[in-house]
Amino acid sequence: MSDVLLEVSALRTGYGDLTVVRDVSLTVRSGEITVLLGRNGAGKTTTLRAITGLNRVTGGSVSYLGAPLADAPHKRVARGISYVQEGKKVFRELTIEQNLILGGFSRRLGKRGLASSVDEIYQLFPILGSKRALPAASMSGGQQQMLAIGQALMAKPKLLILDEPSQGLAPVIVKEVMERVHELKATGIGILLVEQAVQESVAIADEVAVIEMGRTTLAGAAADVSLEDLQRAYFGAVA
Ligand SMILES: Nc1ncnc2c1ncn2[C@@H]1O[C@H](COP(=O)(O)OP(=O)(O)OP(=O)(O)O)[C@@H](O)[C@H]1O
Repeated sequence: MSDVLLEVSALRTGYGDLTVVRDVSLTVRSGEITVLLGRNGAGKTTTLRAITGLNRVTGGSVSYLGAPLADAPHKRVARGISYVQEGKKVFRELTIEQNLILGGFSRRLGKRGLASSVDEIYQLFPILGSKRALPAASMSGGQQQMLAIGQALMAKPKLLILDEPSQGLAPVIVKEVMERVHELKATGIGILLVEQAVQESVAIADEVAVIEMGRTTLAGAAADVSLEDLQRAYFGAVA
């Protein structure tokens, strides 16, 4: 089994005095995808915000590479945690290539290093290479989502966190985005994917976690999770 990158255990977090996540546990391993599912308002984004340091952990633990995470958010990026937030917008007036270069900013690369990193992204997402000189606004929603992911990959993450990359996309495009995310496994990074597209995301997952009202109601290997298990975790007991 691959190395554990991220271990969230009995996490408690929220906004100020308001606790919205009470008991969430999940694991992400290198070269694997963990999908975090749950209904609207279940606490998925809040969980991601605690992992990335945007919300305070008030109970439980978040460990990365075997040690508790305590760095400021920007230092977590430097340590290999990249986060593509929900509804993440790219810089629409800038070209695709300019958007990618901005994503590499935290690595302080020289011109050559930047160029070779950008080329790596073009190999992963050829559509971005073929449109490199065009403004990001000229691309479709699915392509802009791939650009947002490409931008995050420019920071050379070990752990890539994606919050609902399929949001607002047509079903056929959702499938394509999921295929591209699946292909990223081959690079060896671990991916934590929050999704509403249950079937499409579970199809590419190694691990699945479901949260309901701030608590994990199901966690385990995707291969062992049935549709009935998912329904039970989402909605309580099924008839
Ligand atoms: N800034 C905030 N201040 C106070 N409460 C918040 C804030 N952001 C979210 N919440 C509340 O926290 C709870 C969990 O929200 P969260 O965004 O984590 O859910 P989610 O599972 O990601 O849902 P969605 O799929 O709709 O994005 C909700 O009840 C929400 O209203």
